[in-house]
Amino acid sequence: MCKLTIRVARERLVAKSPDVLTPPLGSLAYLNNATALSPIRTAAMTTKDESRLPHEKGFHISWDQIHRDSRALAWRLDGKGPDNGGWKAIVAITRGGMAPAMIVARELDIRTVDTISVISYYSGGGAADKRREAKVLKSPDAAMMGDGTGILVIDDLVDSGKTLELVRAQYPNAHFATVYAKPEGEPQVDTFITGVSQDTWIFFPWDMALQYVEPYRGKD
Ligand SMILES: O=P(O)(O)OC[C@H]1O[C@H](OP(=O)(O)OP(=O)(O)O)[C@H](O)[C@@H]1O
Ligand SMILES: O=c1[nH]c(=O)c2nc[nH]c2[nH]1
Ligand SMILES: [Mg+2]
Repeated sequence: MCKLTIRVARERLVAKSPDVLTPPLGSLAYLNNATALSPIRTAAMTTKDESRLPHEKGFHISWDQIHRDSRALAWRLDGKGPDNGGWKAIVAITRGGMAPAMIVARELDIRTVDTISVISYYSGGGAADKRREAKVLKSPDAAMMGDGTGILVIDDLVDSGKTLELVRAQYPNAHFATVYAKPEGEPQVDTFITGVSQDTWIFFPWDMALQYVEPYRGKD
């Protein structure tokens, strides 16, 4: 019964996948169901948790996908800087922002690339009291940054928004761009490519490896 439900959902999603995989520029493709978009099942997806369907567990991004989505971000930002459309520099939020920032820098021919190193963690007492906190470990060049005017700050995703909130407080005039965005963090981001539902975990290619998976219908 459960298996049938999942199969029907998969078939419907596969049929939808071309628009979802390549959302038109300017559109938001809210991805509530991501399994059908991914050829890889991670360890997280192979653990038995009968209370959740596989598609609720993660949105798996391949290198090809992050490359295409980062290029789409670059094209969206092209000509939008304050200096006759140009940007002064790119600042990547480490570590996840580094790959998208490199791709955007290459697409837009921006040669000055710096980093801001941010570490985020959970603080607070019991489970109900946990808050996401973020701390800057290393700042970009202060003279270049100023108040952020002309600076493109890039990260892979915004989730709670804590990371961008911290960086934005220091460089209020910078432009904040991410490849993916969850609704809670959207107010912190100026430009993003793909919206992802809040309960979806995004798995990036640098955190994954190809591995064997059992056939969908199980082993003989
Ligand atoms: O909107 P938030 O809730 O702050 O979450 C988004 C941040 O979380 C991840 O980074 P993480 O802190 O895991 O570190 P990493 O980039 O070094 O992997 C991601 O790369 C974003 O920077
Ligand atoms: O790899 C990640 N995927 C996510 O969805 C996420 N949210 C916060 N931090 C994250 N890291
Ligand atoms: Mg990060």
